[in-house]
Amino acid sequence: MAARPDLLDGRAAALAAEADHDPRYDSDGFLIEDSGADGDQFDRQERAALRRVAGLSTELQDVTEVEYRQLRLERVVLAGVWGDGTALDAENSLRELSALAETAGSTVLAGVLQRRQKPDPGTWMGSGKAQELRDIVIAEGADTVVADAELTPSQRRGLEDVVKVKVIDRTALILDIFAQHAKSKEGKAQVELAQLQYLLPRLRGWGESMSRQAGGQAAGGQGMGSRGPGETKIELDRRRINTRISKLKHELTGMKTMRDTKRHSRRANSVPSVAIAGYTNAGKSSILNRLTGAGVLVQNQLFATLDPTVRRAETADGRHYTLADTVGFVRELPHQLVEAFRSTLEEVADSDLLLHVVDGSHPDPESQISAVREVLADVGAHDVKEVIVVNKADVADPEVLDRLLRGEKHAIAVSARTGSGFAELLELIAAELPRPQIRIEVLLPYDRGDLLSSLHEEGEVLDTEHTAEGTHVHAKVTPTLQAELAAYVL
Ligand SMILES: Nc1nc2c(ncn2[C@@H]2O[C@H](COP(=O)(O)OP(=O)(O)OP(=O)(O)O)[C@@H](O)[C@H]2O)c(=O)[nH]1
Ligand SMILES: [Mg+2]
Repeated sequence: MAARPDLLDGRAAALAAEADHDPRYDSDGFLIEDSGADGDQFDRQERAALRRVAGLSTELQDVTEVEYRQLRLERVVLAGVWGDGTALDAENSLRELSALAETAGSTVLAGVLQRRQKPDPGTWMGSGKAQELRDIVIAEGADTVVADAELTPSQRRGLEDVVKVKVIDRTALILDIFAQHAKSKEGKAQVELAQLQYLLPRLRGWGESMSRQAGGQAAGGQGMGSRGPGETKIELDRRRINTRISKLKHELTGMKTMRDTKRHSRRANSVPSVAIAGYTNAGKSSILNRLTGAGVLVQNQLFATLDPTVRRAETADGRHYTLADTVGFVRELPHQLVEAFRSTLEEVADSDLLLHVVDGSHPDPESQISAVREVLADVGAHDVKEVIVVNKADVADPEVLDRLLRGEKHAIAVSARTGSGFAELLELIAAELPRPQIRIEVLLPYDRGDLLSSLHEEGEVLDTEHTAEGTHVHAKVTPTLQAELAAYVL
């Protein structure tokens, strides 16, 4: 999971040490952690330069620009609230939030956890703890608090009022990373749709919060509940956002149709398909690259891949298939994103074999597996044959590897870095791919070399013999191929 496993492991140790010794770790489980921040300046600038500017109207740009500026994180303090589960789960979650924040380009200064049964409806953290958080924000010189949850609009405002810096939640952070990483037209449209859907119910709250920050002037001078100019503007923005949402949905439907057509033609040609899915940073792109030499972007960052990449590959015995890299998953993937990426994720549901990649060196790989399965079930991919590919075997704890391999029915350990396990993985893919079933015998004239190559690519050639009239072939084929060859069947 971690953007920088070394650094984060150090942090984990620091967290654990503080839990034991530091007086700042109080009975409420409130824990203060120093991260030794080191955001990569250059990379951040680069990413900021890639930032998408939404093609919206002037009025609307005001709103979204403000919203985006709000997300231009610099120095952040992370905050988590946990009720059930263990302290370790809560810490792992905060460490993941830290990796997410760094991926978004910010410098993490500290992380705090509060244990309470239920989040406070008004301020999310209890108000006393929110005050303590305020002190940490001041001491660290932070400009943003990132909450490890999806906050209601009023919780966000409530907390903002206490800590007096901007507060953003996990969902907004993930949306922001997606916005930074989307490259294709479709990916960008999907992310923008998700962002607008996230923004829409928060518009009113945002307006109010702005008025308050402007010293109440914008809202001042008028009776309570009167529809001031702010309200009118919000209505206007809301309408524009809705229009934009419809437009994006329409465009996305068009793009989906195109992709469906391509996919259907691949299906009609009966080229078997393998999908690589899994938690973000598990090494999906690295595995695709090692399997096919595809040269897909590999980064020690969360959500490096957003656009599905499809590559052709071939089994040792010459059968062709496609391999698709997909967007990574994360715990509690914002539902707006699942919706927006549904059509992309459905490709997984439609494949013949799913390589579910998991990072064997992660502290809690099992929880990553279940988070991924939740999303897969949600997009209808639960009945695709799944093989768990435990990656990063080179750095994983052998005991954890053992546990994973024993716990899963179909599992294999590999390392995309060293290549260990890949011979086995290739065999496994070859064994699991559906094979053509129809046995035929054809005599192909010598000018139909094209059909002979189709036979080799899409069917399984059992035996060939060159005769005076042409090539005599015994093969197993798919129904489509059988139809194409009908004229030459003996
Ligand atoms: N040690 C080790 N590191 C690996 C291995 N495979 C991948 N990595 C590293 O893990 C990080 C993530 O790899 P990616 O292939 O980008 O992972 P991904 O699953 O495609 O990630 P997203 O597209 O961001 O969801 C990179 O820094 C890789 O170099 C491995 O077998 N061993
Ligand atoms: Mg990737």
